[in-house]
Amino acid sequence: RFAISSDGLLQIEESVLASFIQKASVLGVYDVDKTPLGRGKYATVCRAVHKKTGTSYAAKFMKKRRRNQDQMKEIIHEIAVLTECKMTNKVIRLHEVYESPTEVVLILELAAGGELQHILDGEQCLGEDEARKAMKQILEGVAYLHHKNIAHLDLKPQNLLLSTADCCDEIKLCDFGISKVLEPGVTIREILGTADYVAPEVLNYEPISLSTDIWSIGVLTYVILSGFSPFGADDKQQTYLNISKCSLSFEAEHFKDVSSAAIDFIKSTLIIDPRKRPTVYDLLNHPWISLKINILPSLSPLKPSTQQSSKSTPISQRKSLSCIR
Ligand SMILES: Cc1cnc(Nc2ccc(CC#N)cc2)nc1Nc1cc(C2CC2)[nH]n1
Repeated sequence: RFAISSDGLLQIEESVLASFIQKASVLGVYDVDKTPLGRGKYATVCRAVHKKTGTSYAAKFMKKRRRNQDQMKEIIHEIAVLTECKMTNKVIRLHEVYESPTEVVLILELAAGGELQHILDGEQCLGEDEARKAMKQILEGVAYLHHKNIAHLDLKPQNLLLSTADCCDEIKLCDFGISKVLEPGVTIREILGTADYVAPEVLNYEPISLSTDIWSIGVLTYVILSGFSPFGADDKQQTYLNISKCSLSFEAEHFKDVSSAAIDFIKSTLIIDPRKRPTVYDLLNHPWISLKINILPSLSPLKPSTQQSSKSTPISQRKSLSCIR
């Protein structure tokens, strides 16, 4: 549907783009909160209430020019990626687009629960059941992107939003500001992403791929299960060194309640050679994620002869022992 530029950005024809953009001014249609919800690198996000319907959204204000450079290509790319992802509920939905002389405003679905990072602040981590439930949804969202050859390239707890505070029942991906469409045969190398989550190939300025997201998924899983960052250090240079050496350890005190299946899941993704990492589909089939727990086979008195096939209780329906350990 959209053309792809040589640097992996989706392009929308001017006339088609014009059909996306509302004529009115965003402030005429929405009441926008003064205090922002958060700031991306080059955007400010505020809660915005539609005046007529009272429905709440998140308004993302994006400068058309940053450091005296035109950003319309990047903004159009983000609109196009969000449009490509409108059929999945694992990605924050784009509702409308407004334009002023200096800004483009994306009216996005509001995830009232805020960032997953918020739960992790103060060294909290998720119990293993909550972590598995969260990771399964994140993998489903990333699988949707990878199926379209879109690499997110900035997967981290700040870009994972919860519909309800302190609850991992509904998690959505957001912020496609540095995502790329990776066409077969087209090589893209760009230094991007957030220090703790960035893959070795990015640091070595080698080609990036969908596997670059798999590395970040491994770091993310380590963080939400332990509350600690696997390669984190006091300064970025040391963090980068830890990443390129893949110096990885699972300290007993941080992982004492974590299953070996979960640790195997993490280890399988944190591999230096991107070609040796599993795909997102492999990860969805990993025993830790697709865990079929055989509750003790219930001996049904009605059928003394045959062992009732113990239906495994879907994770999502099992009461999690504790949302926050
Ligand atoms: C309650 C809330 C609290 N904090 C943030 N922080 C945040 C996270 C990522 C980005 C980076 C981006 N994009 C900007 C702000 N977003 C919230 N809800 C959102 C935020 C959104 C859309 C994604 C903006 N919907 N619901």
